[in-house]
Amino acid sequence: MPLNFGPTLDGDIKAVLLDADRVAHRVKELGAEISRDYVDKTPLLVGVLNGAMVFMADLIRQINVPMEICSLAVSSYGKRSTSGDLSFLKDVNQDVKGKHVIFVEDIVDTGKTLKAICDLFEKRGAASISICTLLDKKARREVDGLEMRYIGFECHLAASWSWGPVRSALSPNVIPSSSAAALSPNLASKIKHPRRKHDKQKCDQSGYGIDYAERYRNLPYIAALKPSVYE
Ligand SMILES: O=P(O)(O)OC[C@H]1O[C@H](OP(=O)(O)OP(=O)(O)O)[C@H](O)[C@@H]1O
Repeated sequence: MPLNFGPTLDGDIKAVLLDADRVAHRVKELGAEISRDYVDKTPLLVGVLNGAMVFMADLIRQINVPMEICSLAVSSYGKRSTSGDLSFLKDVNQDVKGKHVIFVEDIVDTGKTLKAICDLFEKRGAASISICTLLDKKARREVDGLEMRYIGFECHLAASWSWGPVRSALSPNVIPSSSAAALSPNLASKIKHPRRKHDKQKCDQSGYGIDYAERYRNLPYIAALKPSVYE
C-alpha cells in the first residue's frame, strides 16, 4: 500500500506492517466468528480505551447478532505505580452481572491490564468473559490463565519479532526487521513493567488505534515508525 496518508504522518513511517485491507479482512473474520459463537447470547462488548476505539468501531459493524457495547479506561503504563497496579479512569456504565462480556483490546502485551479487568468482572458476576484482541504479543505475557479467544494477528518471538496472522497464511510483507524489534526472549522476560508510551519497542506497531506517545492512532493501517520519531 502506498504511503499517502499525508506528508506529516507519512514522514514518520518506516514500513506498513498490516495494510488497511488486510486489517479489514481479519476484522470481518473476527466479527463472523463472534456472531457464530454468540448467536443466542446478546454479548456485551467492552472496549478498553483508548487503544481499542478504532478496532471496536469496525468490529461491531461486522457482528450480525444482537449485542450491546460499552467502554472503560484504566490508567496507562506511564501513570501506573511500579507494582503495575491499575486504576479506573472510566468504569462501564452498566451492571455486568449475568452478561456475556467480550473485552475488546487493540493489543495485549504482559496481559496485566486484562487480567486485572477480567478478575474484577468475574467478581461482578459476569456470566462469561472472553477476550478479543487485534494484536497479541503472547511471548511477553507475564500473567497466567489469560485466554485470548479471538486474536487478529499474533506477534511472536523468534530471532526477532515477527508477525503472523492466526489461522491464515503468513504474508511476507508483514514481517518487520527493525533493530528495535530485535529483542531476545531472555531480555523480554526481564522487562517487568514496560512503559508503552516511551518504550522504543512499541514503535514497531502504531496506528489503527495504537499510539506512540498518544500519536498515530489515526493511521488507517499498522506501521513501524522511523527511529527518528523516538530517538
Ligand atoms: O497487556 P498489557 O501489558 O497490560 O498492555 C496492554 C495495554 O496497553 C495498552 O494500553 P495503554 O496503557 O498504552 O493505553 P491506551 O489504550 O490509551 O493506548 C493496550 O491498549 C492495553 O490496554
